[in-house]
Amino acid sequence: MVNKISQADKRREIIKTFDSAYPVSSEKATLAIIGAGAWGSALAKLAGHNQHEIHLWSRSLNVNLSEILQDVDIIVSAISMKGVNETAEKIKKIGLSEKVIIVTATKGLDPATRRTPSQIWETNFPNNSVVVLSGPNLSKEINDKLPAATVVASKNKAAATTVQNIFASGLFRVYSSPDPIGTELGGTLKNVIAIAAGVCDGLELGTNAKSALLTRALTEMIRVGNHLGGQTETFFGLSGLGDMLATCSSSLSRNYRVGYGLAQGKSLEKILDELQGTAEGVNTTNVLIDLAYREEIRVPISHQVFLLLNGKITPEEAVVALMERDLKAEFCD
Ligand SMILES: NC(=O)C1=CN([C@@H]2O[C@H](COP(=O)(O)OP(=O)(O)OC[C@H]3O[C@@H](n4cnc5c(N)ncnc54)[C@H](O)[C@@H]3O)[C@@H](O)[C@H]2O)C=CC1
Ligand SMILES: O=C(CO)COP(=O)(O)O
Repeated sequence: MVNKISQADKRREIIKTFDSAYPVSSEKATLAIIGAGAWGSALAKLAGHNQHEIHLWSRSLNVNLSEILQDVDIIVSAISMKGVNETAEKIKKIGLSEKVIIVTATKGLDPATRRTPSQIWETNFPNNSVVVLSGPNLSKEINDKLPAATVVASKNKAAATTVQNIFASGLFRVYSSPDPIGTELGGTLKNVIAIAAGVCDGLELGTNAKSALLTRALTEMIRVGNHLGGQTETFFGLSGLGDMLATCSSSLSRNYRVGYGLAQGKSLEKILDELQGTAEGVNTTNVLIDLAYREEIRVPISHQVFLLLNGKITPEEAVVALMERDLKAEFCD
């Protein structure tokens, strides 16, 4: 009898291989992971896989923050945007050695100041190295031990290399970059586009429409990113195009599910109620449109997402508005 290997068996074999994947570096560090939601927990697993000492902290865990910060080498912040300011200030009050590297994995923009998370950490800790970690990293797939890649970016090359070695394994391939702001904005801006992609799929507009949407969205992300200091090539990398492809094509993405739900006629309130975890794209859209208005940056797709999220238009009207814009050259300023 032919011994048939099922797809499920094959998948289990692959997962076993990655599960025993080696850490890239034998150096061990002590990490405080701040935020024990979906992403913080997945990052704790990745660092735990490489046998680092991990202290997980969140508002709801009964853990003393100042105690765990005593002897850490690295802080990894994986809290939602709405908690970043408050948490950075809390840690500032506790006090932090200048040797500690701060890694930020949040994808969002602060409504009050329109700053990125890394800018908030840098303002509070001007003498510490800040590293942005961002890429196509849906936490459910990471938890399922499927292979993934990410980017760590910092103005301080040595700090980026340290963080690269801490997280890298055969399970998680980590690239470094000298462009923290571009890396961070790729992950942040694509959340707005993931909402639009969810609408596109929810309305069953087809493959041509989705391809046009994502390609034009990348141009829009680069326009905003360049304006805010990010480098164009970063947006063609894992943290830009890579994360856009992941989030805009997977129902694992909360932002995609927001758009999909809106296309099905659900209210935003109901969608967010049903959604487990944070869909940062909702807040990011509002902050981005405020920023784009003040600084005169053209963001036609994000603008339609803004109108839709704020109940000013229907999903169908958003599509018509995008299709009926003035004709122009594909590449212009
Ligand atoms: N889940 C994912 O696949 C990925 C998420 N991210 C980003 O990571 C961030 C967190 O996402 P998730 O873990 O998925 O969200 P989540 O909703 O599962 O967890 C959010 C965490 O932030 C904490 N938090 C919220 N407000 C706070 C406050 N005021 N003070 C202190 N802590 C507060 C919560 O207690 C919780 O630990 C978001 O910016 C998200 O865009 C990035 C990559 C992947
Ligand atoms: O950023 C993510 C994957 O890289 C997670 O996307 P969502 O926040 O839309 O779930």
